[in-house]
Amino acid sequence: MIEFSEVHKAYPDGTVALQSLSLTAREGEITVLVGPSGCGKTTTLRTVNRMVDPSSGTVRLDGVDVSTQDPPTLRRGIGYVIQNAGLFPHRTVLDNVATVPVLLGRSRAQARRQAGELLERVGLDLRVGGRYPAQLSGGQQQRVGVARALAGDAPVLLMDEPFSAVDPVVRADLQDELLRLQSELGRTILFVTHDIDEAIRLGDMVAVLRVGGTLAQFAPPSELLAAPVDDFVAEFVGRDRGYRRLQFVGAGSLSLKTLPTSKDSTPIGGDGWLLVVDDDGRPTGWRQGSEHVALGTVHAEGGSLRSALDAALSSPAGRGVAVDDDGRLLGGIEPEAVITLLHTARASSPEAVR
Ligand SMILES: Nc1ncnc2c1ncn2[C@@H]1O[C@H](COP(=O)(O)OP(=O)(O)OP(=O)(O)O)[C@@H](O)[C@H]1O
Repeated sequence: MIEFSEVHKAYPDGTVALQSLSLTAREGEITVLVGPSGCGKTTTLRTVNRMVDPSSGTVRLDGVDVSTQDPPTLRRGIGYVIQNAGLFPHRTVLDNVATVPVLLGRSRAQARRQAGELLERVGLDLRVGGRYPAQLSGGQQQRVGVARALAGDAPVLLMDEPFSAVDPVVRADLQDELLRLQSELGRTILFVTHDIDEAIRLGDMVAVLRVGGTLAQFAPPSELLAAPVDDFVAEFVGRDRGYRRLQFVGAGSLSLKTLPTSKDSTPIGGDGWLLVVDDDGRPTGWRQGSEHVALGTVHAEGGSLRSALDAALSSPAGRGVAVDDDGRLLGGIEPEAVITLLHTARASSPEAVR
């Protein structure tokens, strides 16, 4: 757990980066700091590993005031990932990842073995271990950065815009990977980004800061979308928040319709659409007369209402396809059913679908 209590930071030139920040990043959760450029996100992060010391106020790590700790020792217990990965250019990938275990006293052989396991864990082929950072793509370098931060077995990870320098597709992969790793490892992560979508995707809790270093709102992503406290947060959270909010509403009780499939051979309804399914009952596409159309987005069981609505709206047949964990057809989703479920959910729990 990381607790910031009335943390104030004025740099020597008089710039006030943080006013009086108080918030707690809970253990085992991802807490995201987000806000416009210059609002003090990096400063906040760096007060944890004492790269910056507050002018006043306290930062506690698991109850211990970090100002009482020797910075090198403190930093060995904290993983740190920055934009462009910050890898040592003249060390191989494997040695980059093995750096902290060696500092912690492990033998070189043990450290390299652990580094190899971590490379696999972050989705990298072991063959990249012998290369130098410059011989990797941006996305691969970021993965190495994450592996290196995990290598110290540190319970706390500080991540400062770790995925900002890569293209959106790679970035989405890295975000997925981080969420997967976190579900296995349960570290306490403080994550800085200027991208609200990234904050909403990754954060268990999101702190929105405004320039001048004050906390505008500290809330779970769904609450941020549903109830921004003021115009600044509403604007920062951005457009389509009603629709984006649907990603936090479960689609469990959505009523599904029977879809005409290629097994029935007769389309039900007047538009002639048939869902083509294989012998195992997995949808593979749509057919209308002799025309074949790609399946498009499907809604997987357990997904959100946003995924259900997206499946319904993007289907060429006007009805979405819901599948189970094995990709087998469960039924069809009509857009109206999504709206009906939203009405029902709002009536029974207005807070949940505000
Ligand atoms: N060493 C320093 N000396 C003086 N001012 C500084 C120093 N480091 C940061 N600042 C200032 O403190 C404020 C907060 O900076 P910080 O880097 O924490 O913001 P940020 O939210 O991380 O910004 P960005 O999103 O642009 O990285 C800014 O006005 C910045 O110019």
